Amino acid sequence: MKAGFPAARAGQKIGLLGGSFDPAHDGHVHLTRAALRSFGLDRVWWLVSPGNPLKSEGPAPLARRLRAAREVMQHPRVTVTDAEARLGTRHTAATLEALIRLYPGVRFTWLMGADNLAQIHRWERWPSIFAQVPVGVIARPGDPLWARTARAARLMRNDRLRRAEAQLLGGAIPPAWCYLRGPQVNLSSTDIRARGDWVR
Ligand SMILES: Nc1ncnc2c1ncn2[C@@H]1O[C@H](COP(=O)(O)OP(=O)(O)OP(=O)(O)O)[C@@H](O)[C@H]1O
Ligand SMILES: O=C(O)c1ccc[n+]([C@@H]2O[C@H](COP(=O)([O-])O)[C@@H](O)[C@H]2O)c1
Repeated sequence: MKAGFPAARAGQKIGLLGGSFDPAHDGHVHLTRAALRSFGLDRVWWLVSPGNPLKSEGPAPLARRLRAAREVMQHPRVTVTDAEARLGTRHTAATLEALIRLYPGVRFTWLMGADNLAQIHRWERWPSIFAQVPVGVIARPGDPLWARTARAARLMRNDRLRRAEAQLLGGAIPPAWCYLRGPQVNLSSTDIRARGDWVR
């Protein structure tokens, strides 16, 4: 494996949680634990983003966000990585292409909160994301209709796994996605910054 990239074996099922993590919080931890429990994954990698291409304001320096994320997320099956900065990609479709090339035989699943399902149709080449990997979505406080009204959810409705099939997601052939409701954690980086607990 290239220096600086996490190790993985062919056949492993790895969930990818991309995010600004500006800063990381227990909502991210909650999503990660729920995904490990529910989607048939061996591991989760947190992809700490160099910067969300849709956010106009830049985040805190990457090294600081990585450090804070590693403090918040301590779990033997989770790795926090700056792989996206190393790959030189910012758009998820391109990141997935690069990771799939770099890790032949590894089964990646894209993970996100329900707020991002509602927006993903604005991401660059978003259908390519669903074509490349399964997608696991975890509920988040906010609009309870996110999953039903999201444009991507409507367009991809035939590829949605039912709750009872969630454990199959990590090994599914794309396109396949699954939305899990359940206990939710009402935390966001925006709120933490607004309280002054994290200054960029
Ligand atoms: N409380 C939460 N519950 C479920 N998913 C979450 C939660 N917080 C963040 N996520 C998900 O984690 C991923 C990374 O989120 P991000 O780092 O942008 O955190 P955020 O709290 O949404 O930040 P911001 O408020 O700055 O937009 C996204 O897919 C987001 O939907
Ligand atoms: O590919 C895109 O166009 C795109 C647009 C917006 C967000 N993303 C990715 O979505 C993930 C969540 O972003 P954020 O800022 O909400 O944490 C992160 O990995 C971003 O790179 C990707």
